[in-house]
Amino acid sequence: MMTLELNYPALLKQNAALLAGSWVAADSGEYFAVYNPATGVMIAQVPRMGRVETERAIAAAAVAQKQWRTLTAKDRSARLKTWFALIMQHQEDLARILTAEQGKPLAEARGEIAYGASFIEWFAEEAKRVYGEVIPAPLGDRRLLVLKQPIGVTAAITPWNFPTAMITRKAAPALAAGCTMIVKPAEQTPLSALALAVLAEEAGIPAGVFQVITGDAREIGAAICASPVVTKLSFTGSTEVGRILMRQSADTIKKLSLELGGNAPFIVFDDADLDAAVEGAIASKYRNAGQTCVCANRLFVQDGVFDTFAQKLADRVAQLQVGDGFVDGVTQGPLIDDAALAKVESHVADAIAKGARLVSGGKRHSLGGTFYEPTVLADVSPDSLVFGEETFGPVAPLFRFKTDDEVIELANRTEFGLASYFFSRDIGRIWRVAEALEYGMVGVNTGIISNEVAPFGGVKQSGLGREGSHHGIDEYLEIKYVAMAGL
Ligand SMILES: NC(=O)C1=CN([C@@H]2O[C@H](COP(=O)(O)OP(=O)(O)OC[C@H]3O[C@@H](n4cnc5c(N)ncnc54)[C@H](OP(=O)(O)O)[C@@H]3O)[C@@H](O)[C@H]2O)C=CC1
Ligand SMILES: O=C(O)CCCC(=O)O
Repeated sequence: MMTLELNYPALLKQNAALLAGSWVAADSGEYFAVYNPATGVMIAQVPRMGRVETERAIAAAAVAQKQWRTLTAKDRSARLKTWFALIMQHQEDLARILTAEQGKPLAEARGEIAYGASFIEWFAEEAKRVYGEVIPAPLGDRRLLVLKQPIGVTAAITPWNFPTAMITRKAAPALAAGCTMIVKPAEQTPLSALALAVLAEEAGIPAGVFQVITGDAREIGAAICASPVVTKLSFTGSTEVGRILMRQSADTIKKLSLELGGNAPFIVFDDADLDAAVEGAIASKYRNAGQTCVCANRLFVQDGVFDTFAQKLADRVAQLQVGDGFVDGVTQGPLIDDAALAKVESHVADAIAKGARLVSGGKRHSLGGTFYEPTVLADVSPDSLVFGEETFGPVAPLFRFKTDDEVIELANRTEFGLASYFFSRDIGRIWRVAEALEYGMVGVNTGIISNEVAPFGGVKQSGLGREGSHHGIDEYLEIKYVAMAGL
């Protein structure tokens, strides 16, 4: 069992989840263990809950929402601001919990806590700006109004790659709008979610407004989807599970936000600043060991600069430090589990079998476990698995291209449409390419695009809806049109 040194040990919740304002075990008394992916050592146990507990949480959320929605926006905003302040006060402990269960380097974990908290601060401010409309009426005795009201009881199902930020990005707009939310975190990373719940309680967020349920994903997901009381579900994770949840939500016509897989193109044109492009590629590709849905998945490099870029990238990749995220100087942690490792290995083997050249890495790291060497592959064929599927690992496959039209066609040749990136210094090309890419987000001369003030989301089969920005709160609001006559 791992001993996690914390300044505030109460943040590490063991054996209990937060339902209806009480920290409780599963009805069955069953638990499951959470492990440190860097060492395989157990950190804690959490309850294995299922359908019955989910139904209880939904009932509590419905009761709580009746009160929560009647608070003034200013009051909800104040409590969210307190939650934000508590998260930042405990940033170091929260980062340590995050690194322990997820594996990312501690510096990245600290960054995720600040990033996650920023959504709470932002939506605390937006809570006060949910404006309606008065529409000029077509008849003189009419007054036409638009009200925006909270959608009601909402739920979130979240992944392991951002155990904190993917929760706050959903819960903050929900609570700001006057909704309640039940969160089901990934089984690998429930401890960060439970720590957020501890601080939500301390911030004065009432019982039933923010609940965290741990346990059986299928049972909990099915109970959420089947419930007519839950009017909105927000999910971040694989496209495959997104499809299941969308199907299961059909019977109750639930409003959905889906943030699913990506297959990000990262294009380096021959007029690019190559050093900036290399730094962008490092940030986008190797962040979180390549385990983000916005990671560059396919790097397209123009013929004239291909070999120089490949060499510069390999030199920079050689500086990455692989290891336990708690060790100073480490920049790449382990992959989340054996299945993730197997996927990375299969993508690399397939690319090489189809003619790719190994520039660096290409195998498991000597540290063992699920550590994998940061890898660069050159002259990868578009027939390779890496072209069609996200690798979710530290592998940069470089594809050679000649013309703008060719690379735009290659970049758009996927059912996904989340993030995309390109590097160029030609203003005409920048506009043309930014407009031609079929993606929800485009980074121009940068590998990092995420922040709380911008709308994050995808087109095509990468999902539905937007998170963050002033658009993010609309996902949790219903529009009500009021027509007044006889005035
Ligand atoms: N868009 C993104 O940010 C992410 C994309 N992915 C992609 O998905 C691949 C697989 O990762 P994986 O962790 O399996 O992602 P999943 O989509 O399986 O997991 C995401 C969340 O969905 C839950 N879940 C899984 N199955 C169901 C279900 N039938 N009903 C309701 N909830 C469910 C999981 O719970 P539990 O953990 O308890 O099973 C978890 O909370 C990755 O390799 C990557 O390509 C993964 C994570 C994030
Ligand atoms: O991988 C994801 O699910 C997206 C989170 C990363 C980000 O917000 O940049």
